[in-house]
Amino acid sequence: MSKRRVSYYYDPDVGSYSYGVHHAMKPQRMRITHELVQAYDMLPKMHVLRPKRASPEAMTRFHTDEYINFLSRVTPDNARRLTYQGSRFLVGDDNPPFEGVFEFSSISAGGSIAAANRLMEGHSDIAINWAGGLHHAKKREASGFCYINDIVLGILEMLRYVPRVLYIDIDCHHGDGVEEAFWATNRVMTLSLHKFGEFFPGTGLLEDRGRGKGMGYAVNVPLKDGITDESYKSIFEPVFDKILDVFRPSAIVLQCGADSLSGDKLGGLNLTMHGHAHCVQYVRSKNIPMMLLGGGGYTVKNVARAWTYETACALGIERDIDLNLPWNEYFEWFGPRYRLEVLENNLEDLNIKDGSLDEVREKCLRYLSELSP
Ligand SMILES: CN1CC(C(=O)N[C@@H](CCCCCC(O)(O)c2ccon2)c2nc(-c3ccccc3F)c[nH]2)C1
Ligand SMILES: [Ca+2]
Ligand SMILES: [Zn+2]
Repeated sequence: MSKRRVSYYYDPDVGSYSYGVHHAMKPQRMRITHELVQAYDMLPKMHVLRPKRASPEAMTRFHTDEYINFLSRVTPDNARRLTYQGSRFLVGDDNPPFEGVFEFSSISAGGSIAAANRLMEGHSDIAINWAGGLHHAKKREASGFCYINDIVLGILEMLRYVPRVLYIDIDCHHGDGVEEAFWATNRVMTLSLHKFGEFFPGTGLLEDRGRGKGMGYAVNVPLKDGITDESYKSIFEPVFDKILDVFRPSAIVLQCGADSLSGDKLGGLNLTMHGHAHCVQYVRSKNIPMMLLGGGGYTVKNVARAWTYETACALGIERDIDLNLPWNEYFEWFGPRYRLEVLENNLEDLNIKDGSLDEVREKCLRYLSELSP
């Protein structure tokens, strides 16, 4: 694995925010990942940077002034009034007005914006922000645990330097906020693989391809429960290769949502740590400036395992690291085997059973062939 210059963005405050004890999203994931990355002695191998928090002005590069003004002022106490009784900005119990929600969002967005600049100014080949990847956030409201769309803000920053950016989303949910933001442009291609059918957010049909000049520049790969490493690879690689052929991106943003791992609390797919990380390895092998972001992931110990291993993949040292976990502050979380692994379960791969995977692959490749390189 040839070497790459890696920058790693982390703010030690990020793990202290809480969505609430009953909520599926645990910001502590970023802190546990950082402890494990540190325990594996990876920090000295990277540029470790604490990102400047994104300002309200920076956020309004994508979001509306009204929404940012709201988010910078909302607290648990004034939320009912400021959201017009829960009808605007924060709808449903997915997006609680938790203490520090604006600071948390500014740390996440600050990391992705800084990562974009670091890559585009040529100081690094790969830039990592595990606090980023919040792909559901919309222009004027929060959605799916996401309040500020750090991904859109990072890509907008990249578009100041390069003509074309490819966005790839391996979170088990559809990357709807990013797709929507770039729906009508051919300067950003969005590729999302996601569980589809009776599943949040319900968008991301194979036939949804974009609008106007953006027609064909949104690629959606709908999946069913139980997809394995082998099945996932058999659609990820050919579709990604075809995209490189016809789109020739100058930079790539890879959202590494870890809820596509087997055993995830919300997921339902069946990727092992190696299957999930293969996407990072495969994209990295193309030697195009790459931003790695976090995202979903609700079996917290496995999120930390996957993002730690993927940090090693970014460095090109995954072959050398000991799969017996080193002592770390959260060691007892990783029992009973205390291993750097996420194993597959015996879920049936419904994508193979009915031949739908082959059909989805063929249609995606045919759609992409219609784009003139
Ligand atoms: C009215 N409809 C019902 C609502 C709904 O089904 N929301 C999804 C939201 C799932 C969000 C997934 C977020 C993500 O993993 O994609 C992510 C998060 C950050 O980056 N990516 C959902 N919420 C939960 C949930 C919410 C609170 C507590 C426990 C839960 F399981 C599960 N699934 C909407
Ligand atoms: Ca996805
Ligand atoms: Zn998700």
